[in-house]
Amino acid sequence: MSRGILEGIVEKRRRRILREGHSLGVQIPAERRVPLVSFGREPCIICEIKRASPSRGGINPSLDPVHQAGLYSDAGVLSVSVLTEEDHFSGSLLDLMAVKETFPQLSVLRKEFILDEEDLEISFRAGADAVLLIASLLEADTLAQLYTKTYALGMDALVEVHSVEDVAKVRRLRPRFTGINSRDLRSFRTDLLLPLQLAESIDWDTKLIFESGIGRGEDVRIARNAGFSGVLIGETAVRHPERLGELAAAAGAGPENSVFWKHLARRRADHPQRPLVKVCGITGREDALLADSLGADLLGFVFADSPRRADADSVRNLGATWALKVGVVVSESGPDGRRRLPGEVKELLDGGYLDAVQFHGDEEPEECAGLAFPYYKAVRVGSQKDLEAARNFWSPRVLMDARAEGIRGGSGVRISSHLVRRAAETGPLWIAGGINCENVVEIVRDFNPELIDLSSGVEAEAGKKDPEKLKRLFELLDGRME
Ligand SMILES: O=C(O)c1ccccc1NCC(=O)[C@H](O)[C@H](O)COP(=O)(O)O
Repeated sequence: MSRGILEGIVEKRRRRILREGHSLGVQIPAERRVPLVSFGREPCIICEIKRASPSRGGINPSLDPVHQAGLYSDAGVLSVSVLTEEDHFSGSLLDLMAVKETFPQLSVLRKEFILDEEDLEISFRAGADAVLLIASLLEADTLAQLYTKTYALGMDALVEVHSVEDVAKVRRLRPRFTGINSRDLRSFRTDLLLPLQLAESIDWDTKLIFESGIGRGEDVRIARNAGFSGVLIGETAVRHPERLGELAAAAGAGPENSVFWKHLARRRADHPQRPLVKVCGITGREDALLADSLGADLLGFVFADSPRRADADSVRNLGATWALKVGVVVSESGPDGRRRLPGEVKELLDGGYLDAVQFHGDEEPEECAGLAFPYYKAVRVGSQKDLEAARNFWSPRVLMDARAEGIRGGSGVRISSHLVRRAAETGPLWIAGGINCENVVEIVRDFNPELIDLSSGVEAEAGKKDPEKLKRLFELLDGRME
């Protein structure tokens, strides 16, 4: 791509501004109505919202910016970049406003070919918390003037460089945030090593942001190990939301305990008329996707001795689901007395393919306390003593499963009603054990559980769900069937 193309983008933008004004035909509030949130909080992963780009053409022409920002927010992302250029990126200031108004707690970067102070005023009033200033597009004095104005308005500036000439131009500003773009804006070629190399010539105290070309967790780790405080992820974030967990984990952004619990709390508020549903013992993709599409809130994958044992690859290849994914483990004690997660479960958790762990073995409260990943304990209940033991766990919820001799879980056995009633007295009830389409309505009516967990009760055979039973279950719960 020749030098003329970048200038062409800018030229088109200037003409649009002449025609439509700096607001680009969008109704911008006279006063900013959303809070200013500081940009680039660490660990910093900035995910982008863009429908198209000159180098890639259409990426996702029908992308809904608010839905996309919701996916980012759920993955623990704190900063979002919104493309507002229309002619080449199919963006709009409306996208930025919708995202910031729906998620005021996010820090929103306006990604645009900013040219003058009016652009900054509009960005601020529309709700941007930060703007991109591209060094190669601006004369040194203009860049300095815009940098000062950005901070005078209260926003942050991400000053982008791509060459040693750009670095020389911005050095006197000593920007707080310096973005090094691995993509050459004139040829649109990316070179992942260029930011690492250029970072060596940056001799002021700044937060370095690695921009463009990030595809997988490995790339994020390379950038972090090379001293970058953050990464800006564009096309990959839009095309592969299923990788967000992996990318965020590599940036050190997740999975945070609170993300799992926050998500569950949101699901509970989404359908207050029925309990949360965990469909457990899933071994195949078809069963997972059906349960997800029917409205399951949690999908359970058993990584323990069981006829329903899951395999790590199928969990890894499952892709994005609305339901959260839980690895069910019977953990073992290591030589230091600490509990060990099975290696494959640890990897799935670190990669963002699992959202939480269900401890289903003989774990003690002290062994689980303070773990760096989201978990809850399942307690096998056969007596009042078991109920008392359950109270000692610190996880926000404890799952009550039936105690069946010689079987860890998936027994099809129910907890006696008097114990369930006792358990329900002490707080929100998570209940498992022998729940099926024949008894679910009565269980929900009698005990008002917050979560029900089913495995063998919706199976055709051990490890294979029965689609009809699954469908019937959700019809019963939604009150569409007697
Ligand atoms: O389901 C299993 O085979 C299993 C094996 C080892 C540890 C835990 C297991 N399942 C845990 C669950 O969360 C089940 O959903 C729960 O025990 C209820 O099962 P079911 O009585 O079949 O509904």
